[in-house]
Amino acid sequence: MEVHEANENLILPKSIITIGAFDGVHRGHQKVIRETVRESAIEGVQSVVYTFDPPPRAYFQGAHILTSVKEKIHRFKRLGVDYVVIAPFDESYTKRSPESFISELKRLNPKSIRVGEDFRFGKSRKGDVDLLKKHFLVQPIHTVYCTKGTRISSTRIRELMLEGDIQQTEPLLGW
Ligand SMILES: Cc1cc2nc3c(=O)[nH]c(=O)nc-3n(C[C@H](O)[C@H](O)[C@H](O)COP(=O)(O)O)c2cc1C
Ligand SMILES: Nc1ncnc2c1ncn2[C@@H]1O[C@H](COP(=O)(O)OP(=O)(O)OP(=O)(O)O)[C@@H](O)[C@H]1O
Repeated sequence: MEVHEANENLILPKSIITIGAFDGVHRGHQKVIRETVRESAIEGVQSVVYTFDPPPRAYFQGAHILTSVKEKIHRFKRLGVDYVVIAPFDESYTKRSPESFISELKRLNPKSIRVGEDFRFGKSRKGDVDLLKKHFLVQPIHTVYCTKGTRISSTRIRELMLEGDIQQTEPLLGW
């Protein structure tokens, strides 16, 4: 697996990409990444995880970070990912428009992009799956819920940790 910083401007001839903070690499994330890796194997192209450091919620809301970049990279590798692109999430990065981000993705020549149905990107979260679909083939991944019926999310896991309910976080994290 290769790890690149976003500002290295990696170019790939073809790829399948997934995008997100992936803090915790929980069961929802694992499904998104496994689907990306599975599809890339079928298509015979490289799989790419495009991620952010720090996670946007840590940057904007001071959220507690569940997994370090090093740990995330380790988990991506175990899931069989070919390339990881890490964008340093700082003030200038957050000001980039959705269109600027889309131009960057075009360098990776995605055959398809796999994200959750609610994925947002770009300044003030203006970009969504419908905008991505105007430029790429996007195949949204259905939401993964826990047995209690709530959507598995890094936010939910952080809340459970704050409540001291470590036992309940385990089935959501899946590791
Ligand atoms: C270029 C770019 C700019 C962004 N700017 C903002 C922003 O201004 N405000 C915000 O809350 N999130 C911003 N984000 C973060 C997204 O809302 C979102 O958290 C990110 O794309 C990761 O997706 P995920 O939260 O589903 O993992 C930006 C993301 C990108 C790629
Ligand atoms: N439960 C889930 N089911 C399916 N896809 C998911 C799930 N959780 C996250 N994803 C997708 O995984 C990618 C990374 O998501 P992200 O890092 O925002 O996770 P999150 O758990 O929603 O985080 P947070 O709670 O901090 O917003 C995005 O494409 C998102 O749509």
